[in-house]
Amino acid sequence: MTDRHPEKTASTISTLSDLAKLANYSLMDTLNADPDARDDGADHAPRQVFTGHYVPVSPTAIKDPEYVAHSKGFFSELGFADSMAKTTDFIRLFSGDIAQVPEPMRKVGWATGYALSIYGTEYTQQCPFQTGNGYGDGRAISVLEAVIKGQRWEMQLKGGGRTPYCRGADGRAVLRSSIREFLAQEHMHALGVPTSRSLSLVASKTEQVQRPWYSENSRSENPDQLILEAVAISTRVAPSFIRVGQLELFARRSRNYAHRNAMAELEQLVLHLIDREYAEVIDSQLTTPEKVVSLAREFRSRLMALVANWIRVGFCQGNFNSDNCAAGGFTLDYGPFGFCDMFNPNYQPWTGGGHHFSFMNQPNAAQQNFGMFCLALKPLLASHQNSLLALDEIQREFPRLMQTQMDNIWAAKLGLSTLSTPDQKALCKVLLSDLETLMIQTPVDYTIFYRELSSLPNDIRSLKKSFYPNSALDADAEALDQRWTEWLENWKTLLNYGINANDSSHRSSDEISRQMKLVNPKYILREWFVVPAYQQAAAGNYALIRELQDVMTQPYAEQSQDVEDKYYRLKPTEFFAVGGLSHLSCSS
Ligand SMILES: Nc1ncnc2c1ncn2[C@@H]1O[C@H](COP(=O)(O)OP(=O)(O)OP(=O)(O)O)[C@@H](O)[C@H]1O
Ligand SMILES: [Mg+2]
Repeated sequence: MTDRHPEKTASTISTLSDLAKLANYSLMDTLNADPDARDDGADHAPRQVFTGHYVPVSPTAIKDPEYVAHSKGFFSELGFADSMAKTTDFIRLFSGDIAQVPEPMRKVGWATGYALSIYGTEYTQQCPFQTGNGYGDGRAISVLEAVIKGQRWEMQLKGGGRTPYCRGADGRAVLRSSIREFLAQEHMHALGVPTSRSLSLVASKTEQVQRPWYSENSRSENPDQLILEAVAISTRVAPSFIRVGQLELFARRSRNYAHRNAMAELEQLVLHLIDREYAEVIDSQLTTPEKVVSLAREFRSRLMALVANWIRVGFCQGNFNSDNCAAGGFTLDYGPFGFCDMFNPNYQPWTGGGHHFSFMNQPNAAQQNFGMFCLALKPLLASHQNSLLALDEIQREFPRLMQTQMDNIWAAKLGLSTLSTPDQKALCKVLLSDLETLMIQTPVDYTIFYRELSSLPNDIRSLKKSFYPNSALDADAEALDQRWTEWLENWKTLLNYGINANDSSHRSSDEISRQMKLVNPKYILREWFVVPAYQQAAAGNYALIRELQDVMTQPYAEQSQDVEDKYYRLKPTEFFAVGGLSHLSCSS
């Protein structure tokens, strides 16, 4: 008999005590604490951490916390009662006060160290001690690991106060950047892109910090003033927060014989990563070298799928360093990110990010991070020649497999996934290359173009909704229209091959359109939608945050006419090149 009221029978977590009962601290219980750490968790001054996988540290609560938002969808997935989000206990914990949490929750959190590589080059200069020992979670503090509905989740406060890795900074995040990250994580999940998730967002009514930022309508590349902004804590959740940079830290120590335990700590961390992120796909009976090789293969698949999906939805991470690359293969750190409005392969919202982390170069950036990941695994295979060779082969194959992933993503975006013969695939490549040229020359809005195409238009009229005004081309407007019309005809021809390709998978036009609309979102979190939301929030009005939560958690749905009028739009001309709207310098 089917249960007509599953929500009533599923056990609901309604109080912090219910949640506390699910606490299960695998990282603290199986990895090593820094032996130099303070016993009371009040470890807030920058210092070097030489050994151990984590530093026990308590968050510093923000003053006069006020509930801003929580993720209803994620609450429901976790079986959390919606009402819990506004309870005093919940807000207290997720605004950084863990002194009164119910047992068996612990009254201390943890921060982890990690190394940094930028596009395949190792750095230690960013560490205040120039050694790498003072770099890691400077303002992110995990407060809980819990097994919920059979899945392990780690909950981490971003902006939770200073840790030994704070490098002299304040350990805080401002409301503006916290709103961006809070909205973006749930949007990405709804887009079907693996990501850390948003649990809650709490702001301080009285505590502020100073940040460089842009004056209104500033066209300057970098912020032109210092402003005071309210601090906030957003809580993000993931199976783990282990980063590629974290493995690198232990591998570098092992390579440099930094201490007696370095190799053992690397191995412990890698096995812990497998438990946390890959237990379902890597057989626990394998030997360690076999596990390491499988790990590389599995991470490679996830990473390739991740960046292919980023490009599918128009997302640019902006700062895809190894320390912002989650070893579980999901999106992490929504600081300098942006969704591209006008298509530009070199789109880069972060002024410090450079071409190497720009939109269409993300597969190469991923390859560089994957190279650092493999390098970090190598010390564990030093006396296993065959495993080393297998690892090299896995690394060598990255560019070819990544290209295949990208070909598949483009084919899906164009509704051409069923093309099978080499000739048809070659035609698809030509079509794509012509499209890219046209998209740049016109120029077009990336999201609106693919969404309009998904309705299989008969002529280019509806596609023109995605065209940005371009006075330079006015004289050639007719010629450009003609090229678009030819392109559309060529595309239709290929689409018909696809339709007729295989009788057993015969797809009607409606079916193709439906599938394309599940690949090409209608709504994306454009920066100029978020700006008024955080501006209003700074004045205590959170209504726009809720509206964006609603709209952006159903990005493939048509939604109402009102929503369409407001959110399915070209970026207004006056917003181009404006600091904070079109580009950001720092995100914190
Ligand atoms: N206000 C701050 N106080 C202390 N540390 C900070 C602060 N801002 C950034 N950091 C630290 O500087 C490093 C680089 O910053 P980045 O912008 O990548 O981090 P983030 O956005 O805080 O990080 P995450 O990767 O945890 O989402 C990180 O180790 C981060 O913890
Ligand atoms: Mg970061």
